[in-house]
Amino acid sequence: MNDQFLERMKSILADDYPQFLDSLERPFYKGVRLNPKKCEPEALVEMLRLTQPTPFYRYEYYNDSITGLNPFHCTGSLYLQEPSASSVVPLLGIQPNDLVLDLCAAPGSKSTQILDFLETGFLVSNEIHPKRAQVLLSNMERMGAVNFAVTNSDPKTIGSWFPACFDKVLVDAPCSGEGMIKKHEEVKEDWSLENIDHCASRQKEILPWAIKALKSGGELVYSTCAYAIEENEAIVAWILEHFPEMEQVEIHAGFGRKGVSVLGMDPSKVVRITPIEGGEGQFVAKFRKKGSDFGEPLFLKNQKLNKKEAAFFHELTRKTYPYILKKDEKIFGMDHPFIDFGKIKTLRQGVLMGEQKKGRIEPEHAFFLAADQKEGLISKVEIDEEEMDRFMHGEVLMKNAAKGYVALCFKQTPFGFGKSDGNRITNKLPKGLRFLPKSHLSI
Ligand SMILES: C[S@@+](CC[C@H](N)C(=O)[O-])C[C@H]1O[C@@H](n2cnc3c(N)ncnc32)[C@H](O)[C@@H]1O
Repeated sequence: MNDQFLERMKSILADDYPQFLDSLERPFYKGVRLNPKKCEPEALVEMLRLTQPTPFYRYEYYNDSITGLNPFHCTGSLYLQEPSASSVVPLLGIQPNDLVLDLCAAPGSKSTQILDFLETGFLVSNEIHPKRAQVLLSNMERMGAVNFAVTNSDPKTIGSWFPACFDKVLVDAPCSGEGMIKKHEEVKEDWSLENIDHCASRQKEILPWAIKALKSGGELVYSTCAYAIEENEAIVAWILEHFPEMEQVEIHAGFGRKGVSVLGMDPSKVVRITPIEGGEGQFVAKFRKKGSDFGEPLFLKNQKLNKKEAAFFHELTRKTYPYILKKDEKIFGMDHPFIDFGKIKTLRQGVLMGEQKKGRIEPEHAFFLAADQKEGLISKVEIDEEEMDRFMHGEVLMKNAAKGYVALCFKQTPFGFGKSDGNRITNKLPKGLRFLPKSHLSI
């Protein structure tokens, strides 16, 4: 471990430093966060034999054995993450009808958790890197997102297009990642003061646009997984100095430790988590915007399904989306009005329900992933773990089912669909989501 890094940790942690040193020898914390919109958390806790809740979020448990191949992962009933990552979103105080912006969102651990808090509200989940934005979209769809958009843009473009529009903004900033030093070898190797300064400068480039996008009375949470004061408390002081409309807000966390004293900010209003507190490194600060800066997004004109489309989807589910958008032969649905994103690159807005193909409609994977069993999916087939494994590997299932498109469910939760001819179900899982062949895994 870099000596300079250790020296700095000693000065941050003082008497607790020996405990931190010990923690560097212990394995990286791993956790699993349950999705209350896709499962009954208590039942799943029992089925997965989860015994150790984390202190950070009511639906999160320590676990180091569940992998992305787990059937409940495929149904979107859970998300695998480092436990302290789940501490940030609950501190945003999201209300069910809020308009929320997650400005640096990929791969989506926080965006997918924001969905737990939203009902009629809407989440704009933005990621600057195109490939990471695709991963973000895939995670959002797996977790059943409905009222959301995934954009692939930079903070300036987002902030300029949506001035004072959001009730809540999250900046989970790109950082030196010191908190992940046990997991990622490159964090250890690339550690330098220059990199920390570079990250702090980038954080100062991002934050003004997050503040611009926030409406008065709205709240902004700033988080990093760094320990460096330059990326944490010093950034808080910088915000307060340069943006007089922003004030620090008390954080009622019940975990972690207070911050380090830096002139111009209140260290009791930030939270630090270290491995001593049961998770890897995390820093959280919260702000409120004063003044009377209020904007509103522009909305797109609502469209309607035509008779044929309405009849097609009525065969699949009794749930209807009140807001419809049709674009490039694709049909999208939401429970929230569609927002006008102008020229912002938007990978997805709402649920991709289906696509017109040569005069017929083909339903889409995301439509079934977003469908809630309780909302009346009609043709569904319950399959077991072994069948699911075969399906996830792209196989056809030999199984009796009603003819036509069928939702495939594991423990009653849809995870995909196929087309049945009565005793054979063709596989409609998008190729990019299929598991690698088993032969490949064993190499
Ligand atoms: C800490 S990660 C976000 C993790 C994510 N919030 C989650 O919980 O899964 C920071 C993200 O910021 C993105 N990023 C990098 N440079 C950026 C910039 N200049 N502006 C905005 N985002 C940036 C990175 O690609 C990365 O996905």
